[in-house]
Amino acid sequence: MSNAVNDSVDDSVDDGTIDISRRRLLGTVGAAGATGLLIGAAGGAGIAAAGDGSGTADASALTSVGATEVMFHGKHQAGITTPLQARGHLVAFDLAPGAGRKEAAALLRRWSATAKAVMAGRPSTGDTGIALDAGPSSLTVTFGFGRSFFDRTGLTARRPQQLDPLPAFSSDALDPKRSEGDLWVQIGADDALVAFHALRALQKDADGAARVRWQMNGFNRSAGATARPMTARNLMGQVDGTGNPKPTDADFDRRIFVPRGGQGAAGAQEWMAGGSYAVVRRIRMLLDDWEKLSLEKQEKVIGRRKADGAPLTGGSETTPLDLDKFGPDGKTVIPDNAHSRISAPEQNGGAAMLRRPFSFHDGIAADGTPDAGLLFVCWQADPLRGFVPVQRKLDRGDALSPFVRHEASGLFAVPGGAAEGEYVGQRLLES
Ligand SMILES: C=CC1=C(C)c2cc3[nH]c(cc4nc(cc5[nH]c(cc1n2)c(C)c5CCC(=O)O)C(CCC(=O)O)=C4C)c(C)c3C=C
Ligand SMILES: [Fe+2]
Repeated sequence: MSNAVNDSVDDSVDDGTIDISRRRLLGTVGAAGATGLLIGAAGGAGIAAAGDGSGTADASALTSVGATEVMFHGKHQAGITTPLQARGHLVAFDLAPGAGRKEAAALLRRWSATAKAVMAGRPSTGDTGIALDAGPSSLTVTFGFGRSFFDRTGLTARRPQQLDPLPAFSSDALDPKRSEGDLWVQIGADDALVAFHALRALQKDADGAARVRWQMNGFNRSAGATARPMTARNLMGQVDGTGNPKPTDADFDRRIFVPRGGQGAAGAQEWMAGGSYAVVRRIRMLLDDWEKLSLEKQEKVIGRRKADGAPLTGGSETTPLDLDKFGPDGKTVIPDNAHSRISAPEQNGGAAMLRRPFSFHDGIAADGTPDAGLLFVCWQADPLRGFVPVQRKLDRGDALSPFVRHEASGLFAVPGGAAEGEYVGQRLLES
């Protein structure tokens, strides 16, 4: 059994598969719920078992997790609007000394062939056998170019202005060795062995052409862990992803993907049409401090209830925030420095981004506290109209700031999806 999911919703016909992919988009539906919906629409019987709250997973539900396949080819690369997966690897590579445009093109060609094979559940060249027995498991592989790539390959003139360095923020504590990089690969899958298998295959492909600069490993909730589809939770216990732009929003594409032709923004490049910009931040959570706060104070930091993500001004998770509501104490119910208020698009001239993070936990740090937090990945057509204005504002007075630390950062140009017979980045590297 194979459930095909195509990320290129724009070009698609209105068949069941595409309808599923639209409803399965991240943000309101985490990995667990996503699978239930997919089975429900495509396979029928599985949904009852996955969603009856009994906690008993039947064989069809388990099989469907492995069987879900995300298409490699499409208008956009996979892994941007794909529902959150349970396991993720973020890896940056630097080109090897002496490697230039020719070697980079050959590498992207190899990487694309490997990504296409493993995303379909097929073996890669020189396969290691790690993913034997497993299906595609919603595996996605997404490739991006960092600012330094363009100088290394003689392509400086083709570098989009959107890759200009992010401004420094006062709360940054960035480690340059774990930041940026010539190339970036995001791997996500609902099975840890499938994700690791893809990682090994891509690392082997890179041999001689590029070296790993940094690697970060993350996770989200596993498919089937919750009784019904739910927005993800982060390691602070908050429902995280509610305010994400929805693909059904009229301006979703304009906000998230670079348009074809007449791109408006200065310095934009045609080879980026259908692409997006990824801002990656390793954000450590100061969990010992956070967990000392009362529930009431934690909720005021975000402006939403912890249990269900509903705004403090009432309603359910999807009820809009009432930013003008005052309490009996004469103060706004959603505090002026609440994270949800400060990051809301209406407070930032409409600036919006699609947040698609993984949690991380790398053990206990030297100071004895958990080295855990959020591998924050957000997607936008232009970082200057997404991440930058919002982070500027958060940097000036977010109630969450005392409980988080930005430790690494990367900005990557992620080109559009490859057409059949093409490799990712070909329009940059061969024209
Ligand atoms: C610059 C962008 C953002 C960073 C960095 C960031 C870090 C961060 N956020 C949470 C937890 C939550 N964020 C929530 C909402 C939210 N956050 C951002 C942006 C950044 N967050 C935006 C644009 C929004 C949506 C605002 C809106 O449209 O209303 C929420 C509330 C639920 C939700 O909407 O997702 C939580 C919870 C953490 C823990 C964190 C760093 C570790
Ligand atoms: Fe946030």
